[in-house]
This record gives sequence, C-alpha cells and structure tokens, in this order.
Amino acid sequence: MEWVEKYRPKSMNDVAGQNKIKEELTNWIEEYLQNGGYHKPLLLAGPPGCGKTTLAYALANDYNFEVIELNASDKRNKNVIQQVVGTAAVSKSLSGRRSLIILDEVDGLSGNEDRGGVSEIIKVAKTAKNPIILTANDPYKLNLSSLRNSVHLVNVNSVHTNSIPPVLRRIALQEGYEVDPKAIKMIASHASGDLRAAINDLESLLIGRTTPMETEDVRNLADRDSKGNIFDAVRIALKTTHYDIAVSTSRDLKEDIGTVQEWLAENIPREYQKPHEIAKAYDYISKSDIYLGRVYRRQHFGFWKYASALMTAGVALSKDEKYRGFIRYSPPTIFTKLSRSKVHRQKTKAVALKIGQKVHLSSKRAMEYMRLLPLIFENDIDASIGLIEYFELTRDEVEFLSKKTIATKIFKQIQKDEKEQAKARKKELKEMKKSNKESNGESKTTTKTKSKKDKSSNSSKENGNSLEKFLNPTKVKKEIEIEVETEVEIEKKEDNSDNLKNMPKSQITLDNFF
Ligand SMILES: Nc1ncnc2c1ncn2[C@@H]1O[C@H](COP(=O)(O)OP(=O)(O)OP(=O)(O)O)[C@@H](O)[C@H]1O
Repeated sequence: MEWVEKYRPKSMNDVAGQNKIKEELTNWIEEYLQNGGYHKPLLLAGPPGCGKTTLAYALANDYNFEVIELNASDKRNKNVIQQVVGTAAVSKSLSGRRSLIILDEVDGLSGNEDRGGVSEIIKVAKTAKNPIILTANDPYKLNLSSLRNSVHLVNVNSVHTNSIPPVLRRIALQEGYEVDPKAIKMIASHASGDLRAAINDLESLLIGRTTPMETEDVRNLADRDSKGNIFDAVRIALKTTHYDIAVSTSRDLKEDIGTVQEWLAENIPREYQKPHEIAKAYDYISKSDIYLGRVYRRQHFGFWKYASALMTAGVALSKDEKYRGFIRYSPPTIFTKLSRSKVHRQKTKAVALKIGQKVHLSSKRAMEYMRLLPLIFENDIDASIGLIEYFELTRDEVEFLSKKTIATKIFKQIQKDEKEQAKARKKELKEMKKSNKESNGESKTTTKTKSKKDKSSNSSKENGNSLEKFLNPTKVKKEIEIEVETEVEIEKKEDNSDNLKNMPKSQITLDNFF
C-alpha cells in the first residue's frame, strides 16, 4: 500500500497541524450530538493534499460514525444524491451507528452525468438530519455559489512547513529507514504545504534504498516551488476530476504543449487501471494531436486551446474515479528512444535521399521501397550488385541495410567481377595497341618511302607538308583519326576503372536489374 494511504491519520490527534480546523470540527460535531435534528453541513475548502478528507474521516472515527462517502468517482446526479445521501441523511445505518456523509470534491460536479447534483445537495443540506461534510478545492466556483449559503464554509490552509517534518520522520522510522534531519526539512519545504506530495517524495526517495538518504538526494527532486513543474502538471491532470483544474495545469508550464502530451501519454496507463478509461484517455490525446498538428503545420494558433483542453481535461475526465494511490511517473520513453535511434534514423534518411535522387522520389517514399533492399540483397546477388552500383551504395550502407555477412558476400563478388573486368580490359587494350602498331608501321613505311621519293620537295610529315597529304589527303586524315581515337579510347578506359561510371545513367531504369 502507498505510504499516503498507509499513514493516513485515523484520529484527529494524528493529523498534523490544522489545530483551528480540528477545534471547529469538534465543536460542530459536539453541537450535532447535543441538539440532534437538522445540522448545517460543513464545506471544507482548501488546496490539494492539505488533509480535508483525512480530517473528515478522522472526525468520523473519533466519534464512532459510519462514513458514507460519495466521491468524485461516483456519478452524483440528482437521483444518486437522493438515493444515497437523501436516505442516509435522515436515517441510522444498518449497524445502528450514526452516519456521517462525506461528499468529496463538490467543485468537480459538472456535466451531464452530475446533472441536478448541486441543487439536490442544496435540498438535502437544508433538511439533513445526519452530519454532512463536503470538500472542495475552490468553493468560489460558479456552480457552488448557490450551495455556499446552505453550508458552513471552513477554509483549510495548506499544512504549515514546520508541521511536516515530524510526520515524515515518523513514517521513515516506521519503515526502518535512517534519514538526515536536514534532508527531511528540505523535503518539507519543497512540498509547499502539500503533505501528500511530501510523503510521496519521501517514499520515492527511500524505497529500495540501502544507503542513508542525504540532502544531495533531495536536491534531485523536481523543483516544486517553481511554477511549471511538469511532474506536478502530470500528477494533477491525472488525479483530478475537475475540468478547470486539469486545464490550468498546462498554463504556467515552461515545457511546450507537445512535451506535456508525451508525458501524459506515457503515464496514463500507470495511473489509470480500467481499460476503457485508458482507451478514452488515449482517444483524447489523439484528438488533441490532430489540433496540434494543424497548429504546427498550418499555423492555426487558435487551435492551441482546443489541443490543450483535449489533452489535459480530456485525459482527466476519462477516468471513472480519482485514483488516490501514489504513482511513480516517469518521463516519456519516446525521447530516450528517439535519442537512441538518432544515428539509425540519420543513416536511413541519408540512404533514402540517395535512392530518392536516383529514382526521383521523396526520401519518405524511397524509405518504403528501401524495405525491399535487404530481401534482394539476401536472395539475388546479381540484382543486388546492379542496385548497389546504380545507387552508389557504400559497403557501410549495405551493411546497415542488411547484414554484415551478406554485405561481405556481395562485395567479394563485386571485387571478383572487377578483377575479371580489369583483366579483360587489359587484354583488349593489348590487342588494340598491337593492331594500332601494325597499322602505324604500315603507314610509317609508306610515308618513309614517299618522303624519300619526295626528298626534293624537302617536305616532312611532321610539318604537314607531306606530298602524301597532297596526293592522298583522305587516307592520311583517316590514319590520324584512327590514332587519335585509339589514344582517346585508351585514356577513357584507363580513367574509368569503375565500370559503373561508364553506365549511361539517364537511360537505366529499375527494370534493368530484374
Ligand atoms: N494534516 C495532515 N496530517 C497528516 N497527514 C496528512 C495531513 N494532510 C494530508 N496528509 C496526508 O496526505 C494524504 C492526502 O490527504 P487528503 O486526502 O486528506 O488531502 P485532501 O486535502 O483531501 O486533498 P484533495 O483535495 O486532493 O482530495 C493523506 O492520505 C495523508 O497521508
């Protein structure tokens, strides 16, 4: 059991601080016991975790009343109030003990489900013969204005910081933990008067601990004093059943609304227990996401408030009842997952861009087709080599897309093919050179003979005044052209050692590989 429940005071003597309220409560109940009959209900109003419900229960316990509670989780419409409260308010319980009726969080009465609830409470409050205690965080809410006249309003302040350390020390001792008094004081001031929060902090710091808790550990607690603590926002949104309270959680936060959404999405199943509540809460999160998307993509900033209300109040009102237990909330795992997968995502994107450029697709679409590559790499080595060359994939990229062993196999084959191609090329070149030499030899002899013959004209082939040039210009031109062509071809082939670069890229299509 969570410590807040385990150590909830059973008697008013155990309730820390709140001495004035205790006195008021005692007077109120004593008065009832003396006079009997109609008794004006009490409305305990104060911030969360200050002990309103605890005080009501402790009072009932001290005076041996049986408690009939209708809390925010229950439907509290006219009929329910009539049946449960109305009957109990005028009669004794089955056990013969007197009944004390507790209506928790009446400021949460709202919507269709609670229709007519407030007016019925007013009706019952005016005639109740049994004591009724109502609690609220904000008694000045509009729907309570008519109720305020029918009740006796008692303002409960947050617990004084000096009253918190003794409670924490006692709990720690009972749980068998050693704690530094300074650390306890720090937790107390950090809680800003919310004893529930202080006990929860203590539990989260001590549980499973083998070494004594020190002040340094407390420093790591999220900063509750500052407005905009995401832990508190999540806790309030998940715990409350009030629309306004839920919506207000995101108001002063430093975090952007998308982060709040991730936090809520992460922690919904930690807090909510019933599948239909979880489903409903996620449904609201997804609806808020649609609005957020429009804010980000189309700059419809007016949708901001709908996104925020759907995610906070939508999630808050998805539960049937308020869960009182302590829940250890955790930061969204999506962020750690994203940071862990960052390198992977970057590589995927880089390969997708490469492929997209070649086949004129967006990287997003290319990613869809990329899923086929590992299959091809595994099953068809020729097609794989063709694709790797066409997309100019590096060995690293192939390893990334499939497996190291498969990449090794493919690249071995590529090397083998390249060696064979190089050999074939060399042979081809040799043959070409040989045939060139032969044809050069022939033309040189002819030129020599002719130049000998034409010595008189003192001309030479080099200076372009050969007689041959005049006698047979087309032949000489052809020979020169062959020579030049051969040179160019040799140079070209030497430069383009990689077969891939010689491909007429613009004409290739994917079909070439299958
Ligand atoms: N004055 C107190 N003395 C001892 N324990 C307290 C006191 N106030 C609160 N607590 C502890 O905090 C827990 C929550 O208190 P409680 O439910 O009474 O708060 P509340 O004011 O009714 O809050 P809410 O408005 O959220 O319902 C209790 O279970 C109890 O363990």
